[in-house]
Amino acid sequence: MQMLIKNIACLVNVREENSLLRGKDLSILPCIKNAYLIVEEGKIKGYGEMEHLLPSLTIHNSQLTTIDARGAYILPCWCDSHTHLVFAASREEEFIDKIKGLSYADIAAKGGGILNSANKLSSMSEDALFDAALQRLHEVIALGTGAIEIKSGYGLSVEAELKMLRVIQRLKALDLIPVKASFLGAHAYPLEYKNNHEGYIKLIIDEMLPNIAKENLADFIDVFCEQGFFSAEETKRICEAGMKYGLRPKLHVNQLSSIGGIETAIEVNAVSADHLETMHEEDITRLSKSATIGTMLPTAAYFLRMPFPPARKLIESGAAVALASDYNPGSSPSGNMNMVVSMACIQMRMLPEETVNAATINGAHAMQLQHETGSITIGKNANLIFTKTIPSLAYLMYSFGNNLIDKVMINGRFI
Ligand SMILES: N=CN[C@@H](CCC(=O)O)C(=O)O
Ligand SMILES: [Zn+2]
Repeated sequence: MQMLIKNIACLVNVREENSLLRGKDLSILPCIKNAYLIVEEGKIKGYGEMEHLLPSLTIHNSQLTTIDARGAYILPCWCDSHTHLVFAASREEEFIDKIKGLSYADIAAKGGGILNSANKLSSMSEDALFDAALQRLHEVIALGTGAIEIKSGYGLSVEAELKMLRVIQRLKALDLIPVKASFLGAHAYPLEYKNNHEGYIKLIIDEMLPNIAKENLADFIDVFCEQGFFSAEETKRICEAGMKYGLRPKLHVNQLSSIGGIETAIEVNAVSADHLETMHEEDITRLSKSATIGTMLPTAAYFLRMPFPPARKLIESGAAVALASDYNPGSSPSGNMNMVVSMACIQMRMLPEETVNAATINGAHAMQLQHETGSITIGKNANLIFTKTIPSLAYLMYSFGNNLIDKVMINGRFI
């Protein structure tokens, strides 16, 4: 079955190849104005300018469904490469604590934060977790997310980490959108290992990882490399153990402090180094010269009232950057990528074109999904955002918080 989508005001991010974008290239967003798009079996089959649409395609073709986009912009769906979508409960009590002046580190020190989420998750059944996560997944798809990475890390025991990863595997198996799983056992030290860090690292390496590998539950390994959490050396050891099972690192670094996370990410050839709120000049230079993608999470910086990542400096030094939501109950209780791109323009001075590239093709790279999704490219999945009538691409980011999505198409079908 073929579908012709005609009268597209602007077809955004049309590419013949899938290169990772860095530096100046991030501002180049190839678009076709007044375009058509052909979708077949859920995949992009062709595109072009309306004036070049061959009449032979439409005449006497009973297999063809025609959709009039009526002047909508069409973008590839957002590729959200950093989320903690599986969690047991919200944490608005900590939100109030933060309003009253406690910091993220203060809350963690008094047993809140990640340990609070782990506590809530331990008593929740796999089915209940799955149902809650599936609802969130449907919600973010309706907001235009067409591929997603999801982390474990609120388990912090063999049993609970496996439970989280099995939930992610079940979400993946539904085939709604591409899903990648990251094992984040090293998210925090559980209370019983407070004075025995070595014991917890051993548990990760000797028990969690072999079980995860046996059931093929993860694609990436993640570590929260941060003061009071995992040191750069510990991060390296855990990554190397994961790499033995074929898991490539994707790391939390430089959120609250700069303790060697960037060097470690580069050393272990991490797909991405994520957060980057606290970056020294040498961190920026190192990351920019490396193959590791710098993934920035503006809604987390906003929610925690932290400095935003130095997007301009990174881009101007030639870095490959991505944008993601960090959807989680503690630092970004929103998976709305439309808000992420707006905030990146408003607070991080990224150009609208740069934010689209960072949140689509580069986000796909940050999940190693660049051959499947992230641009309007023949053979990629037809996961598409149809906008309401907008005067320009920049209007999407400018008109922050307003819902400018008319429809979302996943694998060639409107949801
Ligand atoms: N910073 C570490 N992990 C999450 C937050 C986890 C939480 O607070 O529950 C993040 O990416 O922001
Ligand atoms: Zn995170």
